Amino acid sequence: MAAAGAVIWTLSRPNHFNNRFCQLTSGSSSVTLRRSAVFYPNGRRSKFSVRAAIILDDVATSLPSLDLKPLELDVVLEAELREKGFLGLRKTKLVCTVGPACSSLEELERLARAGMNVARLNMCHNTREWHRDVIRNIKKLNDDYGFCISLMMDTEGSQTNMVDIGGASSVKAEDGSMWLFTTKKSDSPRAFTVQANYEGFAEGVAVGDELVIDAGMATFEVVEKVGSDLTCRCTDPGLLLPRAKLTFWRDGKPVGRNLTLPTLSTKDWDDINLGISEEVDFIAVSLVKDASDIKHLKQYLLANSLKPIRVLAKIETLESLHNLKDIVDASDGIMVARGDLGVEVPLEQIPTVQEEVTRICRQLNKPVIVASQLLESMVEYPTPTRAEVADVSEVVRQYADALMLSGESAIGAYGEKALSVLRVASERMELWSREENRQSLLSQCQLGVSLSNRIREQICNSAVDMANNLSVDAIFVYTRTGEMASLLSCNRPNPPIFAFTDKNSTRMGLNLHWGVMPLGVEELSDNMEDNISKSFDLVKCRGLAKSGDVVLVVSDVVPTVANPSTFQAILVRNIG
Ligand SMILES: Nc1ncnc2c1ncn2[C@@H]1O[C@H](COP(=O)(O)OP(=O)(O)OP(=O)(O)O)[C@@H](O)[C@H]1O
Ligand SMILES: CC(=O)C(=O)O
Ligand SMILES: [K+]
Ligand SMILES: [Mg+2]
Repeated sequence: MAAAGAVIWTLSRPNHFNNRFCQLTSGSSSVTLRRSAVFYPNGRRSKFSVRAAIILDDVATSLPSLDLKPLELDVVLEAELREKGFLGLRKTKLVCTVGPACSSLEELERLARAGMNVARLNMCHNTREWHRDVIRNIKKLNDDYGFCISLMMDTEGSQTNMVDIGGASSVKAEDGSMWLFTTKKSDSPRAFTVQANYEGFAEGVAVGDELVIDAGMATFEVVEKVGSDLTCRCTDPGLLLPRAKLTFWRDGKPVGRNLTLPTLSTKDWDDINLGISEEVDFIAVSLVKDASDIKHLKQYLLANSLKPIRVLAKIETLESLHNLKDIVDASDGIMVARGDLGVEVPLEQIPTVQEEVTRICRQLNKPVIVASQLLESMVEYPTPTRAEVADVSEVVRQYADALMLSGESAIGAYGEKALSVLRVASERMELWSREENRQSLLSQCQLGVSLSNRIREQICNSAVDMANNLSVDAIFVYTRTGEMASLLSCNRPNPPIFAFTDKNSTRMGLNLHWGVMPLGVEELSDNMEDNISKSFDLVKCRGLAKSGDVVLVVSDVVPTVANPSTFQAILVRNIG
């Protein structure tokens, strides 16, 4: 029993409900609450935490309508909102690679609380069962605690790398030393021998070519070729690490190879089937060459997955740079995978490629993740270098949608700390950008071709101008596909975008978009006023808005004969 104000509400869980539901009753009134989606005071939801929340938040007296359906809002976001207010919310999204250092339920929970928005599974490592367990752990955390962590599967792809260096974890290659690179397996460790993963790794390679390990960790010259065995002399000493990448160069250019390898291997398709059955939210395709790679997978998913899964293209090959616009156009988002990119293009070109890809993605309204070595030193050390913080801040200044941790979270000892560095650095740079009014320099989206698409785009462009000029506290948008929310995000507005949706796949997909705070509601109405009053009631009764907060509301609900009261519009309302 919980008392709040003059009204007494009784909490119960009727027998005919499963344990995800409970009921509040007062006299003849009753309201049903879905436990996984409703109130929490401090972490884990339970019958008792629901009761505590009712007392603490004085929710019962303010429950405005008894048919109110629950609101699914990330608990971490909710806590941040209470602490910092609408304008204090971080806009740049954070992706963490899950590896042995963070795969347990407890470790994943710590990352969730530290602000992880998306968990990445790199299928280059571990077994399918291992990945399946991680996926289920994350879904369990979402269910039990109310986090909103999306899942991204990252394919292995076909690439030439080392699989064995005589059983060691790393080996030093000395200047002038002679090494054998072979595909032949050996049962016993062999000195000065490196096993490559791919039968055709030496195809097209000639004596005199340069063999570069991991973008310059060490360099060799090919001195003899017998079948697919290469004898090489070390010309630039360095470290050989497990799974290091092998590339061959001639006259300062990469030797045209790998072309016979499919972007998605048989193993990748098996992994993708796991992603479908375990219902991941994104599949990131490694080593994409052209748009057909993406179109093929999208068709496959359309035919084989009940749930919409978004496809991201990883930009990390030379060829993908030649087909950049088509690839961005075909995909649902992009990752600038600077690790492999640095193997294929000279390192000094990476900053301009990153800037260009980020710009094109915003122009074409696709979310973009900047990945790899953002805080590399934190794999080993508890603080980042100044240069790393400057790099992270530059990505945020470029208005990328998301930042990604790789080894820092997967194998590092300071994953949670690294995540907090990303968080703090993002917030700082976002604040500076707002104060400098930098978003006014961005060009607006002009993608629409049909009249209805152009109208939606114009509504979003104008809405963001208005929201910034009027200094509203938040933008509310009601969206089934997420399209309107992404069009708003594309303009990088000052206030956060609260995207109310009744589609879970839309909610999880919007998680990657800059400044979008996705909220799940039971059902969106075709009637705009209904959506407005319900969403205002929901945020008020959760204590998330204070009176005087001003919200700009955007709708793309098109009026129909059946529903003449619906409209396309921008409204500004006082929430209190
Ligand atoms: N699931 C995992 N199990 C073991 N190690 C992992 C796992 N995920 C990542 N790692 C380790 O983290 C480090 C960096 O992460 P990752 O493998 O994702 O590199 P990457 O270059 O970003 O990925 P990609 O292979 O897609 O180019 C690697 O050294 C790898 O050993
Ligand atoms: C992330 C990734 O695949 C890379 O940087 O190569
Ligand atoms: K990968
Ligand atoms: Mg890569």
